[in-house]
Amino acid sequence: MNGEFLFNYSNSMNTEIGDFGISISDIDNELEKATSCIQNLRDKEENGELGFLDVLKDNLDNYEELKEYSKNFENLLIIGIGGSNLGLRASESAILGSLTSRYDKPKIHYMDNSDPEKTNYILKKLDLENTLVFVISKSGNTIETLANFFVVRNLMKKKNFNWTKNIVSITHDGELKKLTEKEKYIHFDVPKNVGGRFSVLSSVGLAPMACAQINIKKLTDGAKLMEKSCKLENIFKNPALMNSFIHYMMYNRGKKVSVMMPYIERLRSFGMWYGQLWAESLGKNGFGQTPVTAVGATSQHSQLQLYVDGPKDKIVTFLSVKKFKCDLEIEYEYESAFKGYKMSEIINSELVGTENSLKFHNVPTVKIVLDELNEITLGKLFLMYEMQTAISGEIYGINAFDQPAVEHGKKIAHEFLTKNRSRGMSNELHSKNHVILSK
Ligand SMILES: O=P(O)(O)OC[C@H]1O[C@](O)(CO)[C@@H](O)[C@@H]1O
Repeated sequence: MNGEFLFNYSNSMNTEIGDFGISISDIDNELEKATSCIQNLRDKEENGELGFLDVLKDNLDNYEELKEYSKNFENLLIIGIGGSNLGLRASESAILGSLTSRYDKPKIHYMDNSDPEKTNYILKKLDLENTLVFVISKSGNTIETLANFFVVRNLMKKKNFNWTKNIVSITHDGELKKLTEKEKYIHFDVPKNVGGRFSVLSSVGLAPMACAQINIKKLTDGAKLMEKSCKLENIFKNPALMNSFIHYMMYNRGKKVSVMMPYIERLRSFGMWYGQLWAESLGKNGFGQTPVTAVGATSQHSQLQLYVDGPKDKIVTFLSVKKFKCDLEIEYEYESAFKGYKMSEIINSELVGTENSLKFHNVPTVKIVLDELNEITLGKLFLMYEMQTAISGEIYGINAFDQPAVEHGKKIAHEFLTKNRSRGMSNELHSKNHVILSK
């Protein structure tokens, strides 16, 4: 079913990159710890703490009616931020961001940021009567999401149509849950034990994906196949376990930055999803590996100099495919070094070049090669990284499922907003500690 998935970690081993690489005996020394991580996660799953695995048992028929209903609309508008946005976005660009014209309808628009210009720009393009609005927030209280939604809701209310029928609310709690019940929107719950960044395979991702014509059955089938491998105690057979230990051992060797560098444009947004997962789950108690997103070959022409010859603080992950959905041959009437090659050969050779150059400069890399990028392999990728993150939480002894430090800034912003309402926000923003350079 074109779902082959190869994980290659040889360029993180000392046989390839010299002394600071990982040796087989380094891995052997971690075997006991690896086994206990898997056992701890098994206990957590039994205690209902791993909601991102529980959702794989959900009945996908729940989304059929909505999928049919959505065919009445030209547009999907997705209002949500962080985990309530990034997984869907990664899926849309991975599956639909293809070069085919298979999916002309519906058009998908995203409102995540609370930037008035961006919201206004999207609103100008949309006929709201012809738009199915997804408002997605697990907490139901996220300020950016509510702000965007209230603007949209108000505009809909002013038009003379049955506007509440255009709203799908995906939430568990808070203001949004109350409003959902009051105004009787179509509603899907977000299970309490599924955090935003782990929610792509729950209603948060699957409901809008089904409407966007993404094959959610294949996506979850891919995830289920990967789940089996990622529960194995044998580190050499479990890619999530191996990758989490490689990143842990490299962190202890000073690799404080994890670069995600797909060599396929359709996975560019996947890097953003991974960025939230890795940063928000593991950035705690002074620990944390900073995720950086790049894309090959484009970033070779902006970032690669630093990766190769800058501080030796990075581990790079490559994602690539054996088969692109289409290919183009380079025809040229004059002599040229790359005449007659296909574009896929060029991008894949560039990957070989980057990989080997990094190896030569003792920069560790790992590589995941997909047979092709489709729903099955995407589902595998999502699940592997979710498991890798959960395992890493076990390795470091931290809770990978909360984000207390993010809440702190939200509280200050809320206080600032309410305190300054009467005084005029812009005066406060431009006062005391700001220097006006020119007028
Ligand atoms: O789905 P919600 O509750 O609106 O949260 C959105 C995002 O905000 C955070 O809570 C904090 O940034 C993320 O963990 C989450 O994905």
